[in-house]
Amino acid sequence: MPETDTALLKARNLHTDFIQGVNLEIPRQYCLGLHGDSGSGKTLLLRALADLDVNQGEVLLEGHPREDFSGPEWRQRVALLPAESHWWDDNVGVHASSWPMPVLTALGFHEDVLQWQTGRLSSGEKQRLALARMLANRPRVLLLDEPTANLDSGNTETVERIIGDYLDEESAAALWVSHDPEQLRRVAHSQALMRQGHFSREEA
Ligand SMILES: Nc1ncnc2c1ncn2[C@@H]1O[C@H](COP(=O)(O)OP(=O)(O)OP(=O)(O)O)[C@@H](O)[C@H]1O
Repeated sequence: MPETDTALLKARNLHTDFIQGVNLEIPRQYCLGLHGDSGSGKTLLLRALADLDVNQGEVLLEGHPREDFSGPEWRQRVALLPAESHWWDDNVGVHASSWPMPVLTALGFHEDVLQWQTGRLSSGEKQRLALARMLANRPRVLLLDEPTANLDSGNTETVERIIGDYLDEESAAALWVSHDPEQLRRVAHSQALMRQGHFSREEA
């Protein structure tokens, strides 16, 4: 993809102990798929972009360097959906100040889910609720680490649709990690590969 100033997210020579000099850009309304063997560094790349691990290099959001943002501000805009979501309170509802009810409904929940105890959540319920919680913050960039790994095919289809609609409606961007080539063909505009910490774009 040609370099443009319209990229929503841009990284230059992003590196960590494991990740090797990653250059990438993702435009608005665009999903970049990311695949690669287990242990190749996909999660570590997402964590570096979210500034959750020690890393070096330049990362810009809509032309603004991440140093212009506090850590929480950056992660609200460049949001990571981890493979295993973290729930720090017994009550589901307290994990967001304003849950997007249409998203919860589309994901198959009724309003009473906000009164549920987190201890009762199945892995698939956690994964869907973590998506709703992330979208509640209206992020500009979604860093998605196997967002449907725990879901049946019906819920997988729903999640793919919700994320696609979100990218279109909010002019947002996504980096979507998946081990399922069929899924990446469905959701991603183009793909990239991680191999032993090295990132490379593939032809669209
Ligand atoms: N906190 C850590 N400390 C040391 N090594 C780590 C840490 N986190 C990850 N690693 C190692 O870095 C490498 C890349 O891990 P990463 O989780 O990014 O892989 P991945 O591509 O996401 O794999 P998978 O597809 O299995 O989720 C692995 O060898 C892993 O063991």
